[in-house]
Amino acid sequence: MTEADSEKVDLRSEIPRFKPATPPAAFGEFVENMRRLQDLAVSIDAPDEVYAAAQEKTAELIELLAPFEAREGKGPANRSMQLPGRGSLLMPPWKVEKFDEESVVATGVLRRYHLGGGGVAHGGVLPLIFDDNFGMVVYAAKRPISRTAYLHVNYRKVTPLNVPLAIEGKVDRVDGRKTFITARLTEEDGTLLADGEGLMVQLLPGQP
Ligand SMILES: CCCCCCCCCCCCCCCC(=O)SCCNC(=O)CCNC(=O)[C@H](O)C(C)(C)COP(=O)(O)OP(=O)(O)OC[C@H]1O[C@@H](n2cnc3c(N)ncnc32)[C@H](O)[C@@H]1OP(=O)(O)O
Repeated sequence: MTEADSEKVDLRSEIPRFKPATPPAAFGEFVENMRRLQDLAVSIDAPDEVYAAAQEKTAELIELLAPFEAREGKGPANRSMQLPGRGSLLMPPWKVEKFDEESVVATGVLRRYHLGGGGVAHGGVLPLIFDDNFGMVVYAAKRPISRTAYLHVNYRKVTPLNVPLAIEGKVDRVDGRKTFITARLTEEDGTLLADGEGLMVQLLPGQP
């Protein structure tokens, strides 16, 4: 493998080596534009010539960006703690409001991209939010690097789009390598939408 190759995509986990990034100035707005594009891609009803024009522009964008594809942990996406969703398009654009040993709180809205059906959030988006919170709780509580062994979500009410939401997660108990975490997803007025419990298991040396 050449030195250039080592900068390319590498699917090995970066969790044990998580290093926050300071993103280039234009990165945050670029990510927000990409989020807007995601919202539009799942919601527009346009004539064929509009899709054809959009296809040409997206092909240009791909040509611009593809030469800079880098391995995990190198680019600013997913590591920019100051940006919504850490600058990762996979994550809903939520901001971390509290990150300490007591709990981790993140707030934000779900948007059109996260629609399931009937005007409310897709149920699959919620475990993503809980899992990410659990991962941060493990870090914030200074527990060893761990992976999710199980994750249980109770859907108490449908989760609305474009409404301020908050998730708060905390360590419930510790048993050797096991960290049990609980979290609650609420609306601004405290209305409970979902609660969850997860088991994070400390990785042993050599475990990916
Ligand atoms: C400034 C800094 C900011 C930092 C800011 C950080 C930001 C960064 C945020 C990142 C946020 C993303 C966080 C995502 C975290 C994932 O989502 S990780 C991806 C999803 N998870 C996976 O892929 C895990 C796949 N599974 C595995 O790798 C392995 O099964 C595990 C979980 C490591 C456990 O395997 P193992 O080491 O062989 O464990 P094993 O010896 O079988 O079990 C250990 C104990 O756990 C129990 N256990 C294991 N699995 C289970 C289960 N499913 N149910 C019940 N008990 C279980 C066992 O019974 C055993 O209990 P004891 O006998 O000790 O009492």
